[in-house]
Amino acid sequence: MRRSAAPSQLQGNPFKKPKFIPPARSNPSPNEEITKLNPDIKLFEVATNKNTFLQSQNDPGKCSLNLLPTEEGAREINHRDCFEASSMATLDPHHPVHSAPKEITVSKGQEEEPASLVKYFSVVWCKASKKKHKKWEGDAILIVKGKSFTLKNLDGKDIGRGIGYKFKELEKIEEGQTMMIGGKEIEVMGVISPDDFSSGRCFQLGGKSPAISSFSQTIKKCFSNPLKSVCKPSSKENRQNSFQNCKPRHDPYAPNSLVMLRPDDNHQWMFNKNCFAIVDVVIDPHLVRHLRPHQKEGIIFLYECVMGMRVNGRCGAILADEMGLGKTLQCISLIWTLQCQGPYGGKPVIKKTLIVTPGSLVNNWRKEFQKWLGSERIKIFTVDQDHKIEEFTKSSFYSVLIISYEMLLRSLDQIKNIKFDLLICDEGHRLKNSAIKTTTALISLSCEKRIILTGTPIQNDLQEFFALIDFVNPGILGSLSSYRKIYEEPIIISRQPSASEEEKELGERRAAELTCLTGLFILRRTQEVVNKYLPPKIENVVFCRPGTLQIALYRKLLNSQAVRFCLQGLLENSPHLICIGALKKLCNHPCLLFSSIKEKECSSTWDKNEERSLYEGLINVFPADYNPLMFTEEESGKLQVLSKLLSVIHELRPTEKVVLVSNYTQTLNILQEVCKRHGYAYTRLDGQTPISQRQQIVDGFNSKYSSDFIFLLSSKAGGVGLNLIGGSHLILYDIDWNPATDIQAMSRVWRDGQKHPVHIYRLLTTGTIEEKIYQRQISKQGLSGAVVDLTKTSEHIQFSVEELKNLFTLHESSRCVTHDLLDCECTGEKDHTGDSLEKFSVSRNCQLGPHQQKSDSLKPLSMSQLKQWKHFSGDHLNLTDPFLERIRENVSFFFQNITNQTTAM
Ligand SMILES: Nc1ncnc2c1ncn2[C@@H]1O[C@H](COP(=O)(O)OP(=O)(O)OP(=O)(O)O)[C@@H](O)[C@H]1O
Ligand SMILES: [Mg+2]
Repeated sequence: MRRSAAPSQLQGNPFKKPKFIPPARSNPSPNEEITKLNPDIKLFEVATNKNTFLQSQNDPGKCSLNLLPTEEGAREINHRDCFEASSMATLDPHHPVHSAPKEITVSKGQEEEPASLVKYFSVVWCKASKKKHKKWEGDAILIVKGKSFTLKNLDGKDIGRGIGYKFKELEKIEEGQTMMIGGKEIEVMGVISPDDFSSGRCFQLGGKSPAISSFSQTIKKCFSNPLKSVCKPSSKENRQNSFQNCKPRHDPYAPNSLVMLRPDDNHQWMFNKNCFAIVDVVIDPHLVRHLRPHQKEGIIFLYECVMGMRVNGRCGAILADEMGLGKTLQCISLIWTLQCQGPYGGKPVIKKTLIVTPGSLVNNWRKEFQKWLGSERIKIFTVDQDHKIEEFTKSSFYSVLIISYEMLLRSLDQIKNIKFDLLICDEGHRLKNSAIKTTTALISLSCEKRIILTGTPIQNDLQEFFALIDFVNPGILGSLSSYRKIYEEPIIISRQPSASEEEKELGERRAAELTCLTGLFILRRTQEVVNKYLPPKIENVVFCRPGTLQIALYRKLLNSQAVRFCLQGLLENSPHLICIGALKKLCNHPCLLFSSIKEKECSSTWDKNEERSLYEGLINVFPADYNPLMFTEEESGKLQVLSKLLSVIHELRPTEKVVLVSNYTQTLNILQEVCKRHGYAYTRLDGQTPISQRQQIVDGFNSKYSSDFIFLLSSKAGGVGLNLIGGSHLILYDIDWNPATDIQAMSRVWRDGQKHPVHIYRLLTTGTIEEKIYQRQISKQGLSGAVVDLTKTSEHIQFSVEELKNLFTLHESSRCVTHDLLDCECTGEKDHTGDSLEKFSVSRNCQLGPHQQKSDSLKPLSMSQLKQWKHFSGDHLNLTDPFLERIRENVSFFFQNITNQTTAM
């Protein structure tokens, strides 16, 4: 029988051989190695490994698949392999004797079945036939449980099942045996440990996953070529020789120098065919002196990823640090290093880099390059209306091209003709959908060193997770269909309440394995790493009393036919969204509602429109001579609070500035009008602001010479990635269903470079839909699923009639419905902080499970956390905060939390 057809037969089935778990990185870190040479020198501060991925890579038991064996490791395997293989052949009395296949007979039920015994085998299979020369059709996993068996292919799909087999025969299955089972002929290649099955590793080792296949190839290479061609420059003697030949660009022995890991023997074997001397790659000290410890760690990580030192033959990375941690600086340091240096003979690793970023950040990237490297060291080309890509193509002067995603699509053909060695996708979360044009365009670029930068957690949705992983390291998780079978399905099943213990265990193991596999090239640090460099942050949730006109209109809206029909489930076409929209407008200001009604009345579809049943009679609630242009602050509770807040900030902190955020252009118009009325200088950035002007507006505001007091920002239009550190007060005027939008906006000011304590005010109208949206943000319902995602809007939210009833209720007598829901015993008369957190379970928003749980400041606040905040009613007598003191008259309740508290406020 020919056996060469099955993939495992082509590469050697690891399960047939004694299993080898390659030692994880045994390569000494340059730190260790160089410190050994001179123990007095502390070269760089590698941060203590707080990251699970860093821990896992040091623990071969945790993740054993991804790294190349070192020379010693390889030798050890070779030796052990030969020894064990030969001992098996000669000494093992159970060593299989090949015999003709026999069909296992179906039992008649007379044998006892021990239910708990499950065995796993790696097998090759083919359809049953009488032909002499058979060809194995594929690898498979045979799972035998009592009298039944399942045969799964390496994509995790069931390809055979049987029940009622003679237990004794199934029990006797052993390596080398061939047999007929469920109409298929199989040969048992080896036994799989339950651990390898539950982790999913056996599917990869079968030979399908490219990551692993290249791994096994490497092992084979190591066996057949015991590193003959590898130069040995990492020995002390050789290193000294190589230094004579080729010196590192910066002194690796200088104090505080940041030195990259030297390539190990396998890396050299693969990438240093010419046997160049090994040269230390040292980060430019000019940059190092600015770097925070987490940034140094990040640069080491990025370097190792793109050099293919972490995962064999894979050069992708995802840097998912929370917002504001300086992902830009880490990338700039990497580009500058790779462009000037390399470990082999000092030869630069890259020539050209492509940075793709949202349009509003193109100039920010240019500025950051200039800020950290000046304008002489590196030549940057940014594509815009005046600077066409042809200029970059024609000139060899520039090494970095910065382009927006939109422009990339337009100039894809030209870009494809340029050889880029490094691709960086900023705010790369948008590539989570592999079907969209941007993703397919970027995938089509041949560059294999790919980095995704994102501030958003990426494990919330397992399919999106796959898309991002597959973009940076194509094929590493196999095909989408096998990924689904092996990881996604078991993980999702295990999270369902009905999951059996077995399913739960399997799901957890698969999740752990997936984390381990991908954790080698994903790095995420939370805001906490920079908190200590930042000034205090005082966050306030302010519940504003609605104005009289607002209450009257709110009641009328809730009594409208449209709302009643919604609650009876009688209307089609999601009219609840129109009702919600009207209530939200009313909360911002009644004049917005007035304008909407007038506009709709004039439209030709008014008669057929559902809005008619919502707005009917509403206009009569407004004063007869109501003019929306002459709106007053008293008509809106929030606007009154805002106006007082601006005035007290202006008075008490005349040199500080305010970022004022709304999600609606019309609301921004009102806020702009308020600025004008009070004579506050302002600047504005919304969806209509041309991309070319955005950075200029941001720079103007951040400049200490600017006279602007207020930055009006539409968070959805331009919030992502902006640095607005010129402002130290941020007011969120309205609330979005998606907590991510609000969190994004809030992160604009409390970030590196901020000099003043930061005050954040979230304004909510008491008892209204705004409180309900807030509650949804912080409740389990809001937290579950992938909420921290800017693409999720209210249209994606499904409401039950019960939920709609709750949404469409006005709580007129409560000072704070949210506080009522917290089950807190205080009456709001005094400062109060709630019970300990343990009483409440904090929701998980990561599909990969609890081992992924880290404190994540991007996670929306939970109810239990909110209860921990200081809270008090507006009537509370001794308010120590002078800003809150000024607005208390219009406020029914406050929640306040201070991070990094010092004495100064
Ligand atoms: N080591 C540092 N020292 C001082 N300022 C720094 C340092 N690192 C970064 N910054 C500044 O911090 C700000 C935030 O950095 P950056 O824009 O790179 O954050 P980010 O991680 O990309 O965040 P986002 O996810 O919001 O885009 C920038 O103004 C940057 O210049
Ligand atoms: Mg950024």
